[in-house]
Formats: sequence, C-alpha cells, structure tokens
Amino acid sequence: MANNDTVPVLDIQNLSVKFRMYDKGLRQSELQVISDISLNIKAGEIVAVAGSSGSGKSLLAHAVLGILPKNAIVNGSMQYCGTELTPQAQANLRGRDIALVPQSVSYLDPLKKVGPQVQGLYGTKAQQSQVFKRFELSEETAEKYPFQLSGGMARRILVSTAVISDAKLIIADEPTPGLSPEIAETTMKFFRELADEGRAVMLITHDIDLAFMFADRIAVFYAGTTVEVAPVADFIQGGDALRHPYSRALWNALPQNGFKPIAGGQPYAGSLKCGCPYAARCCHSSVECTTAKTIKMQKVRGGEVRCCHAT
Ligand SMILES: Nc1ncnc2c1ncn2[C@@H]1O[C@H](COP(=O)(O)OP(=O)(O)OP(=O)(O)O)[C@@H](O)[C@H]1O
Ligand code: NI
Repeated sequence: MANNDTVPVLDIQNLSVKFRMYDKGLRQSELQVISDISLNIKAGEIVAVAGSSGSGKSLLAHAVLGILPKNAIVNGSMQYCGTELTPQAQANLRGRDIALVPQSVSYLDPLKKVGPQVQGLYGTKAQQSQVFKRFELSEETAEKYPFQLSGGMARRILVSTAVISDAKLIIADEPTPGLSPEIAETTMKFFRELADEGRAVMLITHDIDLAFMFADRIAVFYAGTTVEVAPVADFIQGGDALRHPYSRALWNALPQNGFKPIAGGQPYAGSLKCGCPYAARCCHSSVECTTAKTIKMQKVRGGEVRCCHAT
C-alpha cells in the first residue's frame, strides 16, 4: 500500500453507523446515528470535531478504533495511511498506531497503578516522568490507583498515555474538561507538538476557543453528520467566511460574539426526516431543504459544506 506524505493518516469516506435495536419481543429496527461522513486528517494536522452533545462525535472515534458495541452496523470506508481499517487491522493498530484519549476517565484500569498504565507497552519510565512534570503531576502519582485520583488528575493520566505512545494517529475525545485553563493549554500544546512532529490529531471538543487556538481545520457535526469542514481561520473570522447557517449560529453563540443562543434543539437520531437536519432551525430553509432525499457535502471556497444554499 502507498504510504507517503500525500496519503492522509486517516481517510474516512461515506461512513455510516446504525444500531440494530430490538423493540418489544423480537421486532428489530435500525437506528442510524452517523450518516455520510467523509473526513481526512493529514500528517501534521489537528482537525477539531465540534458539535453539540449527541451529534455523533464519540461514535465516530469509536468507529475508527473499532470499539463500537456489537449491535453496530458500519458502512463506508476508513483507511489508516492507505490501509483499510478492517476489524483485524483495527485490532492490530489500536493502542500502538492509533491512540485514543477516551471521553470518560472510567477507561482507566481500576486494578493497575497509573504509572505502568501510562507507560503502556512501549513507553519508558523516563518518558513518563517527563510528561508528568509538564502536567504538574508528582512522581508519587505513578504509584496511585485510579480511584485515588481527582477527575482532573485522571484526565491528565489519560492524555499522558496517548502522548507517550508512538501512535501516528491520536484521537482525543474531550481531553480538557475538569482541567484548569493552564493545564488545558499544556494539553493542547502537547497535541500541537505531536502534530508538528508529523502525526495526525483528531480533537473532539466542546471548547471552540481551544480549537481556535490549536486546530488547523474544524469539522462541525450536527445530528450525526458533518455540516461544514473548513480551515480554522474561517471560524475565527465568522460571518460570511463560514458556509453553513449552523456554523454561523455557533459562532454567534460564543461569549465573545454576543452569546446569541440558537432557538430549538438538535433532532434525535430516531426522529430524523429526509432533507437537511438543520432545516427546522434555519432561517434560510426552503422547500428544497426539507424535500431533498440527501444533501451532499460540496466544496465551497476552500472548505466543504452540506447546504442547498451555500455559496
Ligand atoms: N449503543 C448505542 N445504541 C443506541 N444509540 C446510541 C448508542 N451509543 C450512542 N448512541 C446515540 O448516538 C448519538 C451520538 O452519540 P455520541 O456519543 O457519539 O455523541 P457525542 O457527539 O459524542 O456527544 P457528547 O458531546 O455528549 O459526548 C446519541 O444520540 C446517542 O444517544
Ligand atoms: Ni462524546
């Protein structure tokens, strides 16, 4: 397989994820939670994945790692450095070439001291000490068990594990909640350094300001799909630099831009109708938006957008 700098570290094409659900008795139904996601991350890049709770961010991470629940049905293609991520490939790459900073600190092994957990299979004690120092964790922390840690310490431990690994692809699922602003910034600087070394980072975050400071591109998720993927500069500028009404609404909702909330809520996966999932909340909504069978991502002004009216 080709494996050079022109091949993205992660290349996702038309990914969809459904859950096979069992209603009363033996009746089966399918719940589509991710639809038509195409996203790549190149070596050297941090791509932030932003979007409200329940928009499918963690499921995307779990799909890449191959750790979705057994009732998940995955369609589409995912490649790591040009190699198709089959379940076998995912098992081989997981933890070594593709590292996850999980959203929940409950992923730590409760029965193992955190030092050995951070060193993992390939890290050294010296690397661990160095990372602990930058994260303001004392040397004694290595001797503790997860239950002896505060939430913020546990999160720093999770980030340390990924930072020490040699993984070429790091997927960090909300790595900063519970951290002080200083430690959150240290965390992000770590990711920036890893990217600058030639790795690829997927940063799932609610903290748009951190994404503004450290990411190269931002992918905005809504109701299980991407609505816009664009360079971070466009998101900092806001307004007409953005392509999707939801991205603009997110920008307007930021404290520094006046805190204007978006009326209404994101539709639940089970209640999605055809057309644009944002149509009900969108001031530009037209008949086409609600009747189109699918709305595809299209390239617009150096970014990508899923909107009938994008210019
Ligand atoms: N095992 C499952 N079975 C059925 N539905 C699920 C399952 N896991 C997640 N979902 C649903 O899929 C949707 C996306 O969940 P996901 O955890 O990816 O959201 P998220 O964007 O990471 O949200 P948050 O920001 O709160 O972490 C949610 O509506 C959730 O209820
Ligand atoms: Ni999540």
